[in-house]
Amino acid sequence: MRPDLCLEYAGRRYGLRGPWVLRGVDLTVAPGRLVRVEGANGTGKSTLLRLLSGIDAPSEGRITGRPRTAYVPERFPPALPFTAVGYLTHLGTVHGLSRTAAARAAGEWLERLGAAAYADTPMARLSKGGSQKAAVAQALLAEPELLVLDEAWTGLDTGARAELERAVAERTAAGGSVVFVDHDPRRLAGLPDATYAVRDGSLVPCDVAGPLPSGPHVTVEAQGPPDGRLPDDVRRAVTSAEETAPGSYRLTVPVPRSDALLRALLAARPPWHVVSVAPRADTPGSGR
Ligand SMILES: Nc1ncnc2c1ncn2[C@@H]1O[C@H](COP(=O)(O)OP(=O)(O)OP(=O)(O)O)[C@@H](O)[C@H]1O
Repeated sequence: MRPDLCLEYAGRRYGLRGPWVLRGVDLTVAPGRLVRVEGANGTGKSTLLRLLSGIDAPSEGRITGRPRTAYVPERFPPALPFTAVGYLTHLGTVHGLSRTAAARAAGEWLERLGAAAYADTPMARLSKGGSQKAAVAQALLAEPELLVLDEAWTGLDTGARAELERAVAERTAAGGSVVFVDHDPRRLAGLPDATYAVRDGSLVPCDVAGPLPSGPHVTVEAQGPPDGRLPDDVRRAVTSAEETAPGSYRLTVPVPRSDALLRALLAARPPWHVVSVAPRADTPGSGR
């Protein structure tokens, strides 16, 4: 079976001394999963999708389990020296289809997206919407194991938007994974298996099921690298995190989550040192 695609402590900055756009991002995308990524403008959503799609590499951390991937970028280069069908056929062969199969798939996707009429139009002369349909078709025609969509619905007409939603459902039903960013919060509403927000360089889950457990808590003192950020899965598990010195944190976690927290600290790259674990002062029976 195809392995999960995993980002492990992935970080990206542009230029050797540029600010970190993303840092310490841990993310697993399993086959068949639909994942939504949200975030304000400029927070790093496209940066994350470029890492997921494999067209960019992390500045630190690593990515494992690369599936056969197709990507609809936020900005599609329109001035390509092909007709729409010629371009798609060429891309299909790049994705491993025979020329005949690629031409057939190109025609089918142009038809489905309502673009058959401009199959023979040079790419450079396509309208913005027509160009976006070509961008979507190139990603769908070889039935990728991972489909990465960066604002792919933008510029499409109503029919093509619905067709892309259907295509997403078809991919996940066939065991493919889909990761998408879209500015419309209603896009595929209720369908994603997971939703994350990019915030302050981290990836934060938006759909943690239910409130944090109440009841007894423990306090964990942990020490990471001096410029270390708390790993995302640690941030996810805790009720509060207080930085007491550079790289030193006092973490409060409900008892049922404490094992997961300790595992996450020890599995972090580089690993964090667990200095102490104690019942929280106000936890009954703590004697403090
Ligand atoms: N190739 C690049 N070179 C330098 N800086 C870049 C590059 N690509 C992105 N950035 C910077 O990284 C930050 C995140 O950009 P990114 O496009 O990933 O954000 P985004 O959340 O997708 O934004 P938007 O919602 O506006 O599309 C921005 O500050 C941007 O200027």
